[in-house]
Amino acid sequence: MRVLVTGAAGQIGYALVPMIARGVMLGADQPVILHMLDIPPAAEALNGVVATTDVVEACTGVNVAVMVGGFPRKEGMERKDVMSKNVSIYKAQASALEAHAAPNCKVLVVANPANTNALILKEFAPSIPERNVTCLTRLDHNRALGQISERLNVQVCDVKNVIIWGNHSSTQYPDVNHATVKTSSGEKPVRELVADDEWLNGEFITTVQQRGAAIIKARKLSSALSAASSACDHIRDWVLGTAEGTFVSMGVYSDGSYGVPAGLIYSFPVTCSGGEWKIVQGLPIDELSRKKMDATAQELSEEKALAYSCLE
Ligand SMILES: NC(=O)C1=CN([C@@H]2O[C@H](COP(=O)(O)OP(=O)(O)OC[C@H]3O[C@@H](n4cnc5c(N)ncnc54)[C@H](O)[C@@H]3O)[C@@H](O)[C@H]2O)C=CC1
Ligand SMILES: O=C([O-])CC(=O)C(=O)O
Repeated sequence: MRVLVTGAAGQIGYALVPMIARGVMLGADQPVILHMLDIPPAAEALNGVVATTDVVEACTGVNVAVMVGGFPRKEGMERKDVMSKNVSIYKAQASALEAHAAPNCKVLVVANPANTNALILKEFAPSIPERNVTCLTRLDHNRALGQISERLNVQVCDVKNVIIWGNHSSTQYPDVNHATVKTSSGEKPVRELVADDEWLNGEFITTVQQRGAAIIKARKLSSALSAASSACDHIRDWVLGTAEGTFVSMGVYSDGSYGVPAGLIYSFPVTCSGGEWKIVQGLPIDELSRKKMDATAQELSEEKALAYSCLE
């Protein structure tokens, strides 16, 4: 399989490329050909990892495109503050992917604002099926699993089915209402084991929402290794399938499920099989969740309008 990584000379790219090469993304038995794109000003770093600065060469024949290229936010910024720089890149690269990628190429947008960049890519590449354009919220999902595992002092692999709803931003809604933990006496609901709704409805949510900002504050750079690792998780589950009874969070094109306006790239709980994702249906939604799901949808509608105004 041919895998495109844009922004390959950057922080995330530097961590991501060797993970893909050693099979973390597509499995140990899957041969991969890496297409690594960056821009001419990254010339020095290019000597380290990057194969090309030609977008057409980079996109030609790729089966998987991991779009990391763009500008990261700095301390004190919201992710949408990098909007004007990044959406124009996604408009331009949409055309290159549409014209040159392999049919059925799977696209994962990582660069922020991730949902809105993905939406712009989708809208300017009309012949790429909408189900093939996704954005990364798996990092938030993994952060939520991590918070629960620390709180309960259990292994992170024993916690499952948290959900990130909505935008990869501080309005995202990390939801534990359907999450469980594997224990010696079977699977137990996270709410029952934590037994502290005040923490689950308060500090837990804000910690996950603000984790990206906390890392920037501490490191003066945004998360890179965890972002690369989550990008591998996202593509691996999409291509190779999710485990029975497990769902994961992916930013996908809304079909109106759960009352989320169609036409936004919104993070939903999904299962994957045969290379296709499917939104988990029928989960009961309580009043608090409804409000938080609507607030993050509202932000995405506003971002969409802002993105179009940046492209005028
Ligand atoms: N969705 C998520 O969970 C996360 C998203 N991010 C976002 O990922 C993006 C990349 O982050 P880092 O690797 O830390 O940034 P970075 O600045 O270290 O690397 C970005 C790379 O993209 C390159 N680039 C810029 N314009 C390009 C273009 N038109 N085509 C190809 N390459 C281009 C730059 O030269 C640079 O090498 C940022 O937007 C950041 O905010 C970061 C962490 C998590
Ligand atoms: O917060 C940022 O700007 C980088 C990012 O998306 C994350 O770490 O979740």
